[in-house]
Amino acid sequence: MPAITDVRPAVVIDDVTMVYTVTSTGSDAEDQVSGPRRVLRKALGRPPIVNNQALTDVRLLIEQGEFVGFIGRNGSGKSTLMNIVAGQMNATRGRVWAVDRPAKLGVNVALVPALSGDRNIRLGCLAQGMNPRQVDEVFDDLVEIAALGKALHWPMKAYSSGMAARLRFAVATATNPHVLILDEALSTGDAQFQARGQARMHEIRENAGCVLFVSHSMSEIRQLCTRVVWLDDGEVVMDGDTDEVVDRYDEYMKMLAAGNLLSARSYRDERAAEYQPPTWVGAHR
Ligand SMILES: Nc1ncnc2c1ncn2[C@@H]1O[C@H](COP(=O)(O)OP(=O)(O)OP(=O)(O)O)[C@@H](O)[C@H]1O
Repeated sequence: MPAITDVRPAVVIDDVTMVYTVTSTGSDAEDQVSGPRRVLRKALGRPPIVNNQALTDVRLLIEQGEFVGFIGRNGSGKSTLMNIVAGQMNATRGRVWAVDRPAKLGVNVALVPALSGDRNIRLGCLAQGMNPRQVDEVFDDLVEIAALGKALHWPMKAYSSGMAARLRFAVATATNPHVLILDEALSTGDAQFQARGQARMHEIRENAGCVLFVSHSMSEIRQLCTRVVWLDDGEVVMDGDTDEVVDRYDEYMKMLAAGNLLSARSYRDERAAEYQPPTWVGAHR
């Protein structure tokens, strides 16, 4: 493992743990609220509040120029981690540092449904701190990335979900963000958009940025990512070479699909036992 002084960190995820609290109507649910509040909730017939641990001590170092894929079953914690890195929610424990404010598709800029695509491109760029001259410089490129044809001049509310996704993608990448987070971002687009989107993401990475990319499409992950993190049950199971991690994950998913739950569990646990998190002086843990 390289020492932190040898690398150019873009994002440091320092032992992030996330515990959600949810109300549960399960008959065996034990209220995890304590003291008078618990008594009061019971008296009022309120359902128990239970903890749901979505991430456990996730520690990752992502360098500039990396294109990191995040894979894992439904509910493994991928979106929670992306939301924490994007600053959309606070971790229960642990910290995240990033060289620049991460841009998460669809979050940093609120587009206006009543406005046309071209107006939204301008507005979205201004909202991200660009000045009108900078917007003019990138406008044509963004129109090309969004590839909306005549719909560019229609109100956004008339767009299909794929068309809206293209527009959001174009606007989110306008500022050449240093840290770009894409959570299932290409999945609603067609093949043409996926190709343009992929080319744009490569450009961002080449400009010393990094991309954090969540997808259930293993072909997309294999095609795009320089490194892959496999999350399961909120923990990192593997982190490394794309093909190696995806091969192991595929194997695991095949075992689950075949109903070999015990073999799948021990296969996953063996991988997790082999995994070594990065270390640095002053780590949170
Ligand atoms: N707002 C929330 N409140 C309570 N629990 C939540 C909330 N959001 C997510 N969770 C829980 O956190 C865990 C991780 O969910 P998350 O959405 O991060 O997984 P994911 O890997 O992105 O899943 P998917 O592949 O289905 O998108 C799950 O157990 C989920 O139920």
